[in-house]
Amino acid sequence: MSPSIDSPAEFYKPEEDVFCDDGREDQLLNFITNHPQLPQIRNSPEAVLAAIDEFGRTRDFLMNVGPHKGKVITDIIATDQPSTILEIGGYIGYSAIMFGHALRKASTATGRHPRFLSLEMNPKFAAVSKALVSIAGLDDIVEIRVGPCRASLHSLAKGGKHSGSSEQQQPWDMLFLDHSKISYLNDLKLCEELGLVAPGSTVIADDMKRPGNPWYSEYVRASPGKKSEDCLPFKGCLSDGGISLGNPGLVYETMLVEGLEPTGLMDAVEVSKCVGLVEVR
Ligand SMILES: C[S@@+](CC[C@H](N)C(=O)[O-])C[C@H]1O[C@@H](n2cnc3c(N)ncnc32)[C@H](O)[C@@H]1O
Repeated sequence: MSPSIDSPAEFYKPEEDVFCDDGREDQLLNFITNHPQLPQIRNSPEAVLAAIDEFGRTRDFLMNVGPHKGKVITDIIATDQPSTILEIGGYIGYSAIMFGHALRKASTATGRHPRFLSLEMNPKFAAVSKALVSIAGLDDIVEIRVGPCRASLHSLAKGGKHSGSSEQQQPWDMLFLDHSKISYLNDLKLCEELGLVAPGSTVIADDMKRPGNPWYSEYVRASPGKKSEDCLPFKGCLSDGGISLGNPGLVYETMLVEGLEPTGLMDAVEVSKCVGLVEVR
C-alpha cells in the first residue's frame, strides 16, 4: 500500500525536521489524561493505543511503531508465545503497551508469567511512558528502565538489583530493537556477548527500509564462518567495552517483513530467529 491519498485521516501527521522532544510528549499525556473518554480508556490497552493514534493523526507526529508494523509483531507474539520481551528504545510507551498487552494474552495460553522490559534513555519520554503504561493497566507486566541501554544491558546480565531476581532473565525470548539506528548492530552484539540473546531468542529490528540499516542486515544474514572471519583481526585487542564483537557462532534464520509506518509510508522489520550456536575459530 502506498501512502494513502484516499484515506489520509487513517495516518499520523507527516514526520518533520523536528519530530520529538519539543513538548509534544507532555501534550500527548495531557491529551489522554483530559480525554472525554478517560474512564473507558483506563485499564484498556487498546483504548490507550487508539487515543495515542488519535493524537498522532490529529495533533502531531509521534515516532511510534504504529498500528500496522505493530500488528506484524503482535502476530509473531501470538504465534510464538514468548514469555519475556526486552525492548531497546521505548519513547512514550506505544510499543510497550501494544506488545505488553499481546504478551499478556499469549501468557494465558502458556500459564507463564509475562515480562516486558523497555529501556529508554530520555527521562522525559520514560516518565510519559510510565504514566501511559499505568493508565493502560499494564504495570504488572511492563517495566520502563531509564538510562542508556548499554549500561542497562550490563546490569541486567549481572543480575543487578533491578534485574528481577526471581525470574529467568537470560536469554530473552524476544528482543525488539527500536532505538538509534546506528547502534542496532553494536547493541545486538553486546546482547549476544552477555547471553541476553541466544538460541531460542527472536530479534526484531524496526525501520529496516526507512531509513534501512545495511550493516545490521548484513550481520544477521551472514554465516557464522563469515562473522568469525570478520572478527579475527580484532580478537585480543584492548577494548574499553564501547564496541562489541558479538558471538559469531550464533546462527540466525532471518527475513524482512514489510509493514506501514504510522504515517502510511512503507517500511519493514527484520525478524531474525536465533536457531543455533556453532563452534567457530
Ligand atoms: C523510535 S523511538 C522508539 C519507539 C517505540 N519503540 C514505539 O514504537 O513506541 C526511539 C527511542 O529510542 C531511545 N534511544 C535512543 N538511543 C538509546 C539508547 N542508547 N538507550 C536507550 N534508549 C535510546 C530514544 O530516546 C527514543 O525514545
